[in-house]
Amino acid sequence: MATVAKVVVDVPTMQTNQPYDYAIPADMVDQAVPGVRVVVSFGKGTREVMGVIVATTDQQDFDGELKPVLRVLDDHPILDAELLALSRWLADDTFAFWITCLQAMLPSALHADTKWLANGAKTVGSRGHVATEDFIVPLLAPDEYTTLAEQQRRNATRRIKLLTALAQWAASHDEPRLHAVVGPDSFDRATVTAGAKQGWLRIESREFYRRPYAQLDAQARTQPLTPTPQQQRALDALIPAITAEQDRTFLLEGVTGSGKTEVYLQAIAATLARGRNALMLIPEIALTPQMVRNVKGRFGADVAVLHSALSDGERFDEWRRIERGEARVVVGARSAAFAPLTNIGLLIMDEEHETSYKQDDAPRYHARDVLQWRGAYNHAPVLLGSATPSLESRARAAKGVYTYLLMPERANQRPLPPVQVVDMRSAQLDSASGDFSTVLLNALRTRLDRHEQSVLMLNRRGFSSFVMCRECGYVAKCPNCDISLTLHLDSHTLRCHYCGHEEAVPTVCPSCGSRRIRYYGTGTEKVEQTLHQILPEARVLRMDVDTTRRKGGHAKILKAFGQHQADILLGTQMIAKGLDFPDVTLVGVINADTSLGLPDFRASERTFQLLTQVSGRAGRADKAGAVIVQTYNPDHYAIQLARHHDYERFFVTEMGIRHRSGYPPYYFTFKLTVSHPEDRLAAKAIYQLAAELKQSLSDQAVMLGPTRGAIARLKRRYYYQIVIKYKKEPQLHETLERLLTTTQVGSRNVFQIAFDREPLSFV
Ligand SMILES: Nc1ncnc2c1ncn2[C@@H]1O[C@H](COP(=O)(O)OP(=O)(O)OP(=O)(O)O)[C@@H](O)[C@H]1O
Ligand SMILES: [Zn+2]
Ligand SMILES: [Zn+2]
Repeated sequence: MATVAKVVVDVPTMQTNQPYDYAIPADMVDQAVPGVRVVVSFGKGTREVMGVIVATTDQQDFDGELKPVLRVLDDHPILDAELLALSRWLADDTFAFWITCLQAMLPSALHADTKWLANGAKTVGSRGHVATEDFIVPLLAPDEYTTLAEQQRRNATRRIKLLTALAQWAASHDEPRLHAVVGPDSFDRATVTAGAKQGWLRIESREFYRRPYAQLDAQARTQPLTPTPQQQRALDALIPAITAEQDRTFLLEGVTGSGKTEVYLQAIAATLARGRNALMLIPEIALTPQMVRNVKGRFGADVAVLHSALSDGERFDEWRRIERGEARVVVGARSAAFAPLTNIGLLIMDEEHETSYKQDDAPRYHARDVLQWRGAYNHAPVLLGSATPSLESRARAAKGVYTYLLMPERANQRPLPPVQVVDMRSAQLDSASGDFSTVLLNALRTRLDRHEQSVLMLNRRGFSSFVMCRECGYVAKCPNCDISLTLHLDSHTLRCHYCGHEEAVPTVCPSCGSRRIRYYGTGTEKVEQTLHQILPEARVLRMDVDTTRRKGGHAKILKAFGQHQADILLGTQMIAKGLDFPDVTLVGVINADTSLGLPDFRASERTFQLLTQVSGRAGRADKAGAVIVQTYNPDHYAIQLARHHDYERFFVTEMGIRHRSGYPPYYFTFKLTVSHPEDRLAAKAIYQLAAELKQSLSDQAVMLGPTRGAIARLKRRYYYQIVIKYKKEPQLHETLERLLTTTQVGSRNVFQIAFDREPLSFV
């Protein structure tokens, strides 16, 4: 019998990052099992903390008397064996605290609430967050109610009315919601309470789920489409792997509009038919409305949805539906990778190149890695889909590590829309603001005349943080790193975030001598105003962080656009992906360049992806589409190849550049960040780390920095970073782990140290 619980406590420090032994009191043996949350006292004194039991044993590691588990918070494990094992792996892989990983897997409703710990409340548990509702349960037979009604005094009209209703409910086995029947023109609460006292009925409180997509579940199911030949080929490769329960990874590269969604849906159907469940990740909430409708449309209430736009209560309820085995398909954003789904037979990641799959805070995981871990655990294939795969994934497919599936044509057999590149250096501009070329404006006018819709994208990636020459398109780059320099307005300098190189902001273009050098950028709001001036008859919907902050904001805007309540959808890159509106015949990109200026070796990749994705929104149905891209860098290969929808050539070109400059996927990267409220101490710490690292790294590894963080001072802390590029460093993991525990930096709490394996952001 298990007498000892190994508990990971909610005290996220390096010293406490291991399970502690606690005695299981005899009356708790049934509840104190792996995967439940408990309250234990920790350290000196009577401090109570939450913890998670990760294992139980009948032998204790610690000799001496163990403190007991004080309370068990869950009546059954909320993390099963798979998720407990995953948390252990995740902590190791990302260098995060184990408790942080466990927390990341649970909906916030189940996180430790410091308030109840402080107030010393007796119990807390999942029940506290469950929504309940009162129901009326008739307790007698229909004719008994009729008799009772006849026995009432004539003027007891309310009682007679209630008894008559009870007779009906009892006859039809109805147990109505109290809320639905109590009201000004039916019963008052007092009468119902009196009826309960008389033994006529019982008021029963029952759990119910807050269902964010209940109305979608009620809709008629869609039928599978007859696959196109290229979809059939993809399915012919996938379905045998699903059936044979192989943990392989597939890369589905399908041009925009090729019908990847239908492949996902039919692969999910095959998984369900095998009696297994499916997990599907989609990027951020911007995409969810259409994709959720698609998946719900096919599988109805079997689908649970998890993403950050749900309220805590809704997310918790969807999570419980999954945990109880009531949902067989999970669709969600990044953190849904940890959904408590069991018996997984297929894992899908749509738009696999998206950076939002990587978490910026601890645990700094990439959801792709989590899916692959779970695929191996469950013996299930992983399907990565994109029109513009990440270079890492495409390179793995080229090597045969992933199985490569290609869908080069649109499902409707139509060509991809022609892309016209407008050179803004010489273009005729239509308005004083300089945002619109005549070409783009005329195209918008034509669509208005024809009552067709347009999508306008304002690229805000890297917004106004770099310097560009308006005459020749020159962007200031670091002489050492070939990375765009970032503008720091506070110091009026340009800085390289990789190596620390710093120079003054030029007043004259070093390339052409022009004085028209400035930081480039316009906000969506300003463009909207310009549009109102130059196209007053156009109805414009704006979609950006401001207009979508409120819950359901995305869905509302997209719905309105889908119903033709607007002619132009103007937005940031959140409109670039996934939207499928048949009447959009024009896509305009106001400024293609801002993302080229990102201080990141992936700037070209990001620009290519963005332009290809947004171009893909045009001409998806019967009407032919067109794309107009305004740029100051018309000859840049990312823009030229996006213009030709040529992902494959982009891949080869970009791989050549990465090879020459020693970046992923040829090299691995690792970022270390140190921060401290005192600049001097943060700097000292990073140099100390750098020195220790240098000793244990091989000659092949390259260390960039130490350098100041992009935001050198954030929340009163100073940041410094090191980036390591390496091919093979078998000792690295161990070295880093040692650094975490032994260096002064690791042992002092005022220092914060963050490790990021394969960072997607270098700033
Ligand atoms: N087999 C099919 N028969 C008829 N129409 C199809 C078929 N497959 C897909 N379609 C239609 O083609 C259009 C594009 O499909 P879908 O949105 O899945 O493309 P996608 O590959 O996800 O593109 P994107 O990368 O742009 O999101 C949709 O309107 C879809 O209904
Ligand atoms: Zn210039
Ligand atoms: Zn540099």
